[in-house]
Amino acid sequence: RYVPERKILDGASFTVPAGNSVAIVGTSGSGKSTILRLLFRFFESTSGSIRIDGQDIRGVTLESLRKSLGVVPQDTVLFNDTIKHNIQYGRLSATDEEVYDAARRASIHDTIMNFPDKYDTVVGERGLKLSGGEKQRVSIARVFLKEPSILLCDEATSALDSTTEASILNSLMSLSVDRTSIFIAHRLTTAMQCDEIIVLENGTVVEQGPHDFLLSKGGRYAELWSQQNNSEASDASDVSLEV
Ligand SMILES: Nc1ncnc2c1ncn2[C@@H]1O[C@H](COP(=O)(O)OP(=O)(O)OP(=O)(O)O)[C@@H](O)[C@H]1O
Repeated sequence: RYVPERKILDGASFTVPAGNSVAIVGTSGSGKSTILRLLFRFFESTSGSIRIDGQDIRGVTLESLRKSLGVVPQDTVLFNDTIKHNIQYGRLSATDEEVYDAARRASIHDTIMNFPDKYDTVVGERGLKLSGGEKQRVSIARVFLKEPSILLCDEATSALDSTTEASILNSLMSLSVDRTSIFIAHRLTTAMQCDEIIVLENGTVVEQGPHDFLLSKGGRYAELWSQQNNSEASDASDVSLEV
């Protein structure tokens, strides 16, 4: 709880096997981001615990905890510096070649090579000169450089065109290979690619399992799935009306 009088997470308990990917889904305010904040120790839990390899995260230094975590946040923080430096921030000791390689793996290298100043392009205040999709790729490239054993991804809610979205999802999935990964998934197309999905409601895990299993169960996840598909279908019909 953030304040004593209001419970946010309530008996939520789950395990992510090493190397697996898990998606946390649920309606707005269900407590998804709170789980990430607790993992990162932005806040200490008031009860219960989080263990990595059996070790309570309160028992390790913040430095060592955060060294093992790589984060792709909803909003990437960029410095008004060159794009090269912004990627290199993932691991300051990285060589130029390593930065280019990370950028390739995040599918942003070719875009950068088309900028007039290439890797020396200054991104502007808060990355103003980059699109939303490009900023997300910068944070993916940073995590490729950092090579953490655990990946945390708070999927951006901002709308991207479907080609960019698919390509970013592709990069994220390659980032999660052989890494314990937790996705806060706003798009169920992301969730469906994970080994397991956790459905959170009012701070409690109400369903857990792989996509096909949860769909066939016909419960809360199946409901969220059909809602999202319906809203996408109606978005598409809106577009065709405008045309
Ligand atoms: N710093 C805070 N102080 C007090 N309450 C907070 C704080 N941060 C979040 N909350 C409350 O905790 C609840 C869960 O928030 P959380 O951000 O974890 O939800 P979420 O599931 O990630 O939602 P969304 O999908 O909208 O991002 C919300 O009702 C929110 O108002």
